[in-house]
Amino acid sequence: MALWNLAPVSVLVLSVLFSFLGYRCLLCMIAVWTEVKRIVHIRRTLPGAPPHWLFGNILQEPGPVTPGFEWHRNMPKTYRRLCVFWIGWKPIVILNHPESVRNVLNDRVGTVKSDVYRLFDEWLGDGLVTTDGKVWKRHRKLITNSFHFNVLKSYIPKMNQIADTLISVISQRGAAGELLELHKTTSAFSSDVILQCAFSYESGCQEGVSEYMKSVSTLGTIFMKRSLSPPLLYDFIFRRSSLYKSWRKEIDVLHRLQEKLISDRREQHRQTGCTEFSKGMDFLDTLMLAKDAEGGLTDREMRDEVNTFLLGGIDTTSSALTWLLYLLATHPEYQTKIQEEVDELFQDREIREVRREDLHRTPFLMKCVKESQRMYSFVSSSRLLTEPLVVDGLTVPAGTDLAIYPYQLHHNPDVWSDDHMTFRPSRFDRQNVEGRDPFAFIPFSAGARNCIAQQFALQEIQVAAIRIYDKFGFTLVRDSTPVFRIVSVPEDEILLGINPRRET
Ligand code: HEM
Repeated sequence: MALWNLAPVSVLVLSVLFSFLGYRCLLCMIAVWTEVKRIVHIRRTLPGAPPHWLFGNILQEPGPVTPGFEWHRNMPKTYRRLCVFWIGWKPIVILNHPESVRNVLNDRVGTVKSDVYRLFDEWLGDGLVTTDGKVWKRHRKLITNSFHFNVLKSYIPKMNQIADTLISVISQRGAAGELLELHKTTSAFSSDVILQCAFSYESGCQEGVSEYMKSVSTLGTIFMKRSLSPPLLYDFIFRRSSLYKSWRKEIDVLHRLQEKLISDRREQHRQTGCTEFSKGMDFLDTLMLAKDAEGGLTDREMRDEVNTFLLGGIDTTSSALTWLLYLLATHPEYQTKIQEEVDELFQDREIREVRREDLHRTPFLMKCVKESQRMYSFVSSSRLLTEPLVVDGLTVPAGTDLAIYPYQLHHNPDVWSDDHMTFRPSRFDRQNVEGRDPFAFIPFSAGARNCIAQQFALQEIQVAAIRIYDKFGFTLVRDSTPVFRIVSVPEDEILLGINPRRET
């Protein structure tokens, strides 16, 4: 039928439809043009290894294995400030220098969290690590109190109690003439600490297998497999894969358990009329007590934060402890120095437990903790630029993904000199720290989105190390090299010989 034979209403509807489609089409063309311009600009102006036309640089990166560490370490040598890594046609700009990361972490340039964090959506929901904008700001404000000095102090008895079990596990192995499976031991310790401090859950991870931790560990493994397989990054493919069934099952197990814990605790607070913080409370209590003008966190929001706490708090601290103990076993002179520091701390004490004030009295241990974090910490940060970033005269356009690897910054020879692979705690002597760029050492990231639990983690590491070196020394029997699983872990188990120092 000819157009002029249509009723005027139909003509009107059709012309609105066509102008709408035309408008959408125009928007689409503008978006494509802007994207092409951005990609061409990056390809032409920013440094990086020449990419394959289809795969980009993916095939050049050795992956989450030991040579991958060398690849990351070498990057700042070739590209001093930044470089582009192409995943297919998608550019990721990696920032290699403290001066390059400063404006990003200080929020002087607009960023949001990049799409990578979306992979955690089903598990962590609106937890701190994954959210942005107003929701993040509100949650961060509400949760900050959970890491207040007084709250952290109240975790020390729990940490000492869990360290008692750690000491007895090591002692039993030593007495039986067995070697210490280093990473397995630190992982079980960190899991017990988090589950106790998060919601007073008696997990008994150090004494056997915990169902709870099995779920967290399965989810971690699936996450790694997914992040290393580009097709699985697409939800519609992942949801049809065999991995998805276990992913969903384990998430449901965790969520059900936590929902029950949260509703029981709400009931307990209601019955006891609990309205303020008191000694012995855990993370869940502090979340429930946190209030603002909108009330407080809902049960769902609390569940998301508890999950974030579990994900963020286990592998990170166990990795830090593992590499600390490993480096000290391979540097006996520093191990002895720490033992002397601990002996002095505990002299005249009948109960050899760590008190809050002790944490400031082991300065050499703290230097070793920092130096081991410098050498091995791997938790990276990813951001999406919402405005252009200028680094050393080079412009990274808005809409580009950025990656910040502390591991690269911590091995940048411009800052740490050519002996950056040497474990040298004196790098953290006062005179060496003064004048060093504050963004040169960022195991916990920096700025507004730094690790909210930094002091909690350091306290946990210190309590464990002080208690351990009071009773034991170690020697390396079987070595291993690092691989990355979100954090850096030994590829094969590191085995240590146990040398008891006094009765346990
Ligand atoms: C040695 C141990 C730890 C290291 C090296 C570490 C490192 C980091 C890093 C680098 C970030 C920033 C991530 C990003 O930009 O995406 C971060 C954020 C975070 N970490 Fe940790 N972390 C440690 C321990 C912990 C622990 C024990 C917890 C919980 C108990 C925790 C909870 C969090 C949370 C909730 C965030 C998100 C903060 C926000 O965005 O506001 N971390 N951590």
